[in-house]
Amino acid sequence: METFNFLSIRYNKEEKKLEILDQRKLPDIEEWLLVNDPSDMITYIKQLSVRGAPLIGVGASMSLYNHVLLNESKLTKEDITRISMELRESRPTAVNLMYSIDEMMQVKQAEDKRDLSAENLGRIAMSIIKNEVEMCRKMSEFGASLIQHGESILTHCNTGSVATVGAGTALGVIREAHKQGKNIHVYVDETRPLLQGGRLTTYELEREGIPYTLICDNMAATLMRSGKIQRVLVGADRICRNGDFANKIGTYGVSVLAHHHNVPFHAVAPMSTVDIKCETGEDIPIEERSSSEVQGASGAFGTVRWAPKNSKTFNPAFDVTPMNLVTSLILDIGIIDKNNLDKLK
Ligand SMILES: CSC[C@H]1O[C@H](OP(=O)(O)O)[C@H](O)[C@@H]1O
Repeated sequence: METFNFLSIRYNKEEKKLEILDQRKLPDIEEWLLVNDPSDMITYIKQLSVRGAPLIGVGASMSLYNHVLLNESKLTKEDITRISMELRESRPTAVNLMYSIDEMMQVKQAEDKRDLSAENLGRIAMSIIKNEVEMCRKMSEFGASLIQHGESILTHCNTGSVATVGAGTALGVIREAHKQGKNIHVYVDETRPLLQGGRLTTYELEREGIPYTLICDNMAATLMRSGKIQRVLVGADRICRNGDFANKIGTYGVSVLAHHHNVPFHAVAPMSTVDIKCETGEDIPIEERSSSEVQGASGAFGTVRWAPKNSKTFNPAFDVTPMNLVTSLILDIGIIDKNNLDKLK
């Protein structure tokens, strides 16, 4: 295990201290929360203090490792297995969580071959982190190679360093294109109901001076109709064998708009987001969240409600985009389109 300081998660090896940046409070308040044990991490994941498919996997893995490190003499294999399952079930859609916990628990090994010592769990957690950093770098480079000079790019939700332990997925591509001097402009969907775009993507772009315009989600259509958007880059939480994928609610609508206006539409994700057990998007479990998120809004300002307290709401956290509306998937293994989907297997 090593000490590390990423944008929204940090670990002090000497102090054995794991902390996360409370993403609910960004952009105005940068508040670090201590992860005392896996139950803290489960709370942080459920309330989206920790969010973003890759980061959820890393956070869960690190909380499992640090808990075993601090309590090794008191924990049985059954205890560790139970805790790992509680972490694995903390959110249902982003498959990076299940992938990371399965890696930590060495589920591909025979039961008696699994080494659940703190030393081995730390080694696995660090390899997950280093792999995620490297996958972000590769995705960013593959994606930036598609970006033409002067493009305006629409993003949805947040897919940057706040949501990963690297440059990000879709926002990593944008970072790399900006670094290469491609003079891009970003249109940022605020992304109701939790405003990951309006709060977090703007936070990241501001910090790096990447030009952007913040829009409400209902403004993307008219921008596309007027030819103001040349490309759409989104993230993914689970990609199926046939290329269908789940991402933040609203992504499917953006893909329909892009298809209608002949705008290239890409999902950017690491291979840890691919779930070959899912044949099509119909197989992806979609998380339903609370009414309060739709009845108003929350942030560093607290919580405000504008709808009647008893309003009936519909609040799926994700929707599914079919591969026939996708120009290509930008992965760390390369650009995947309808002609080479077999690479996902
Ligand atoms: C690189 S993050 C991928 C993905 O995760 C986000 O969901 P949430 O904010 O609920 O964790 C969003 O769907 C991003 O596109």
